[in-house]
Amino acid sequence: MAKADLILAIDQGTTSTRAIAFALSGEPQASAQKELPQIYPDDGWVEHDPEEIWRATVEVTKSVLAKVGAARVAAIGITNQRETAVVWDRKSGKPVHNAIVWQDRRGAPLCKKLLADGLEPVIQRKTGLLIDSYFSATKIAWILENVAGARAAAERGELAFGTIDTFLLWRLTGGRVHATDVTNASRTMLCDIHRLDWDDELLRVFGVPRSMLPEIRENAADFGTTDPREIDVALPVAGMAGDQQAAVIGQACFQPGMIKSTYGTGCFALMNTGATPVLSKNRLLTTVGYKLQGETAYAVEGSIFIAGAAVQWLRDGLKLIQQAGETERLARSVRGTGGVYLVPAFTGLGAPYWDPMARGALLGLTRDTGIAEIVRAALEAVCYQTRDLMSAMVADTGTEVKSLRVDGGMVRNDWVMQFLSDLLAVPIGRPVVIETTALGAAMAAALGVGLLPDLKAAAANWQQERLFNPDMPAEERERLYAGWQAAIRRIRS
Ligand SMILES: Nc1ncnc2c1ncn2[C@@H]1O[C@H](COP(=O)(O)OP(=O)(O)O)[C@@H](O)[C@H]1O
Ligand SMILES: O=P(O)(O)OC[C@H](O)CO
Repeated sequence: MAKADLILAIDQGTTSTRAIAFALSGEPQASAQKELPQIYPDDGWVEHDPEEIWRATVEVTKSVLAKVGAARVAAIGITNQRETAVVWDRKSGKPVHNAIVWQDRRGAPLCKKLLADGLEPVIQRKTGLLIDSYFSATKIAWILENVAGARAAAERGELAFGTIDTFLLWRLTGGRVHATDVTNASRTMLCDIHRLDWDDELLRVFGVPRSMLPEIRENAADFGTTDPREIDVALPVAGMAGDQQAAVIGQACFQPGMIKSTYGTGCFALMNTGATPVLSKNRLLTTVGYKLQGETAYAVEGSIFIAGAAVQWLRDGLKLIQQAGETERLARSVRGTGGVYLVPAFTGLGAPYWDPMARGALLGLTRDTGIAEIVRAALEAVCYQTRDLMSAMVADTGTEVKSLRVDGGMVRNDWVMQFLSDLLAVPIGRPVVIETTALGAAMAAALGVGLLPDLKAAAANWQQERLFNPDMPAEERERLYAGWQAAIRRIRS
């Protein structure tokens, strides 16, 4: 029989569902991917069909198992879009409503009320989060209030809640395991991140019965075994983490002060702050980075809603380009934007501004402004926003940023990487594997089944593909950034 030397990671993201089989060295061996349709039922509402997510997960998982041979797979790791909420009937396993996605703003009126009631300090102290409809709690509350019979069924203990990790685990194990991990739990706004347990006061505030909630486990743990009726094979699920925290693991940011920044549709930067949570004074989030082998590491996180999505807008909205990759040549074709700034606040501004009413703007246009300048301004905006986050992180932690490890689809763009390094005045390390989210889930699962002995062994797998070093005079850097700050002031609501 073949040796079980691979780990299969399921990466259920906002726009796609992927499965990737990794060798213990961290090298991807096979993968499969399926796009996920987005459902927009109303202004500011975003949903996913949980059955569609499930079908896609089964399809990509089976496809990768067939490619590598199921006997070679030792364990499964799950990573997922965070905060997105699913509520289902425990008996039938059927969701009572579509999944309400992290981007969905329907919880905003409840958030407004909680803010008016002065609850932000206690919520921030317990959960590390700021009151915003981004997190799961208001989404669960909405389902219980608006789906006929849901509240009563929940009170009778008949309904279960889960973020996508939990929903997939429930289905994969044939309804036997209802569990989540510390990182996903930390994004619900119901979890006390100091005790790593659900908090009764918050459950009362949001009207969520404790019986709905999954058990919280470490990132590398026994999450049960898959039911062969679901994916044709019984395999241990041994790792689980929300996608941004999985990237922290995949980037081996195991030391305090280390930062990873992921550039996909949005951008999420996390700095490891070690065993003690640092409560932000600069409107960053405090979150669980990971809990592995009994050790908890906390992180401060900055979330930018639009990064690669600005490039998609250039392509699909403005039709200035045909492919994302063209932006690199266009940005290089001009010496600068000529004072043009694009602020892509299409759905408001995320960290550190948290201004949901702000909207985007293209500023500083002249007769010389052409497509290249606008494209370059869109790429620069991602870097300026990263600098906003880094400044807030330094102010919160007192830790100087020494370097940044990057991943996500946008980091293929060498021009962006160089500009980022220039603007932050720090080296930017791009790893060989830029699918670090899936890699992190695989590493957690490998630790979970003992194929990797410890974090040191996991960290040894991280390999740098290229280092971008700063190469811009300080005066130019500060002049460009001051222009960005002025642009931000112009668009604040
Ligand atoms: N060469 C490139 N230059 C700039 N942006 C890019 C490039 N390649 C991909 N992107 C952007 O990266 C994003 C895709 O990254 P990915 O990590 O797959 O996103 P997600 O997981 O959020 O769906 C898209 O928004 C795309 O526009
Ligand atoms: O699915 P992604 O990669 O866009 O990530 C979504 C984040 O987890 C939301 O917090």
